[in-house]
Parts: sequence; C-alpha cells; structure tokens
Amino acid sequence: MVKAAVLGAAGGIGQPLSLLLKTCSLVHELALYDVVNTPGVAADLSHIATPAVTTGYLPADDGLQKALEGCDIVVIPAGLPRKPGMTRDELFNKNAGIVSALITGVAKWCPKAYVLIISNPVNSTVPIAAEVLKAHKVFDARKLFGVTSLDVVRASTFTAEIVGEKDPRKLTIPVVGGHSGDTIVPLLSQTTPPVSIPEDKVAGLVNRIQFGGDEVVKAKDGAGSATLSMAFAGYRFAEAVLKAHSGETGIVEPTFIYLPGVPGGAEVLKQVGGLEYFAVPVELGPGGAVKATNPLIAASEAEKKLLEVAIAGLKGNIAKGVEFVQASSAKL
Ligand SMILES: NC(=O)C1=CN([C@@H]2O[C@H](COP(=O)(O)OP(=O)(O)OC[C@H]3O[C@@H](n4cnc5c(N)ncnc54)[C@H](O)[C@@H]3O)[C@@H](O)[C@H]2O)C=CC1
Ligand SMILES: O=C([O-])CC(=O)C(=O)O
Repeated sequence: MVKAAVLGAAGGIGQPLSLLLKTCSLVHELALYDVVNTPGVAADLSHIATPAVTTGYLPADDGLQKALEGCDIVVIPAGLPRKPGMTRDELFNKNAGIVSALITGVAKWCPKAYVLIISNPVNSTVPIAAEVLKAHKVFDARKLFGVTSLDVVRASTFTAEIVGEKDPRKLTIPVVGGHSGDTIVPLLSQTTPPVSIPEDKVAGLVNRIQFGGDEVVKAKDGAGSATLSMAFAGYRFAEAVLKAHSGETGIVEPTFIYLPGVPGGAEVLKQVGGLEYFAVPVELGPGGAVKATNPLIAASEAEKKLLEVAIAGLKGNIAKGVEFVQASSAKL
C-alpha cells in the first residue's frame, strides 16, 4: 500500500499533478495539503473512479501531520512561481522558508518517505531540504530528489522538433547540472538513439532548453510559470520512483541529488569540482537512488564548456541553501 502526499496541492502545478497521481494504480492513498482550497480539490478528485482514497488538509487541526503520517512519497510544489523579469533565485526569500517548514514536517512524521522537491529555486531548495533532514538526523540521500524532469522533457520535445522526430518520447537525452538557466546542461551528444542536429542549430537548441522556463513565464504574462508541463514532468518522475519502489528494474531518470550519499555519486563529485549536489541520470530501486551514473566523462568539448559555467553557478546556489538552514537551525 502506497500513501502519497502533495504539498502545495491547490496550486497551478499541485492540482494537475494530484489529478495524475489520482489516476496512478501504484497509489492507494492520496493526501493533499495546502494553505488554501484542498478540501475542494480533494472532494473533486475523490469522485474519479480509481482506487486512491483522496483527502484534503489545511494547516488547521494538525493538517500537515495528518497529510504526512504514513506517507511513502511526498511531492512538493508549494511556493511562489516567477513573474516576467524575475530569476528563480529571486523566489528564494519566500520559498526557502516554505520548503524548510514543510520538510520539518516530513522529518517528524514520515522520515522514510521519498521526497521530491519541485519548489524553486531547486538548486537551493534541495540543499535546504537535506540540511533540515540532517538536523533531524533522518537524512537519506537516496530518497531526496530535486525534480529536473521538465528540463529532460523539454530537451526531448525541442530536439525532436529540430530533427523531425514525430514522437519526442523516443529520444532520451541526459540533462545534467541544476535547474535554472545556464546551470542546465543538456548532453545532446549522448542522445539515444543518436540524432544529427545541424551545426548551426545546436547553440539555439541548448539555449532554448536552458531558458524554456522563461518562454512560458513570458507567454503567461504575469499569470505564473509552467504548470501543466511541470505536472506531466513531475508525475513522470514520481511514477518512476513508485515503479522502482514496486520492484521494477532498469529505471533511470535524471534528478538533482546529494552526491556523497548516493552510490556512484563520488565519481561525479570529483568531476564537478567537489560540488555536493548535481543532477545526473540516476538508477532507481526499491530504496530510492541505487546508482548515480556519470555521463560527464563522455561530454563533448562544447559540453565541457557548458559544464564549467553550470558548476560556477551552482556553487553559490547550493551554498545559499545550506547557509539558510545552518543560520536558522536553532529554530528547527
Ligand atoms: N522544478 C521545476 O521544474 C519547476 C518548479 N516550479 C516551481 O513550483 C512552485 C509552484 O509553482 P505553481 O504551482 O505554478 O505556483 P502556484 O502559486 O500556482 O501554487 C503554489 C501553491 O503553494 C501553496 N503554498 C504556499 N505556501 C504554502 C505552504 N507553506 N504550505 C503548503 N502550500 C503552500 C499555495 O497556496 C499555492 O496553492 C514554484 O516555486 C515554481 O517556481 C515551477 C515549474 C517547474
Ligand atoms: O521557469 C520557472 O520559473 C518555472 C520552472 O522552473 C520551469 O518552467 O522550468
């Protein structure tokens, strides 16, 4: 029996993501938590004829505790989205506190759950989550994931457009690094099956993958950022974790992880100048991350340059998250 919780479930991502989880046959209980509107969202979803029993919780009456108790997987899209002209880092001041409070709940009430962080800036919110879990002595790096699947989804979609592949799902592209602008590095040279991208299109394609989020923020014109594509991507990653949990083998998905705590992570760590967090394709198993793969060694010369830029940017983002918790750890 699997209990899943969505924290931030009434939001732009939270609602469609909860809908997808409600349709998932691997989920038996679905708890929706938000500071607003979850009773309504849960009532609505509960009419769908699938087995997952769906309930909604608000902060009153120990709602977070009730949502989290007994949870096997917690997906977190709680927090503010960007408006045009903002960077993801500018969400830090609001979202750092939201994520650390929610993870404190995870540490208390479902410390063994898989935790999937969607809230931005992912490059900092994942280190925040890890530090909070460490402070509560319940950190298991194999179960904490920064969700970078939207970058992976965009890489397939945009590359398929250029090479004339009608079904983007057929293209697997390792996207590594972090989740913002030039910290996102698609390793197009390792696309499987191999594709031939015209030389003059590569830089534009890389840029579109790196800044795909801005494309949506601009198009939504003040009404938020990617929600539906993110729900798709977030569900894809959650489903991969649940399939691996149920014993399915051979599942590999890129995700932003704490390298020192995951088998294979030390190899990657050496290659990224000692950064402790980095997204790489990770093999998943019943306990979470089983092995971090290392596609960096086979990167092309041009990709190595992109990696240098990503590493420099990530350093500050990660330190900011770690310092936020260390400065406030007395309050946890
Ligand atoms: N990792 C990724 O690839 C992506 C991440 N995002 C990020 O996901 C987050 C959510 O985006 P949207 O759903 O579009 O925003 P939204 O504003 O539509 O929804 C956020 C929800 O979080 C709730 N919330 C706020 N504080 C909370 C708390 N303390 N506890 C529980 N819930 C709380 C709000 O009430 C709201 O319902 C943003 O930070 C956004 O930047 C968005 C797209 C892609
Ligand atoms: O761009 C944003 O702020 C939301 C996001 O992370 C994405 O769409 O990749």
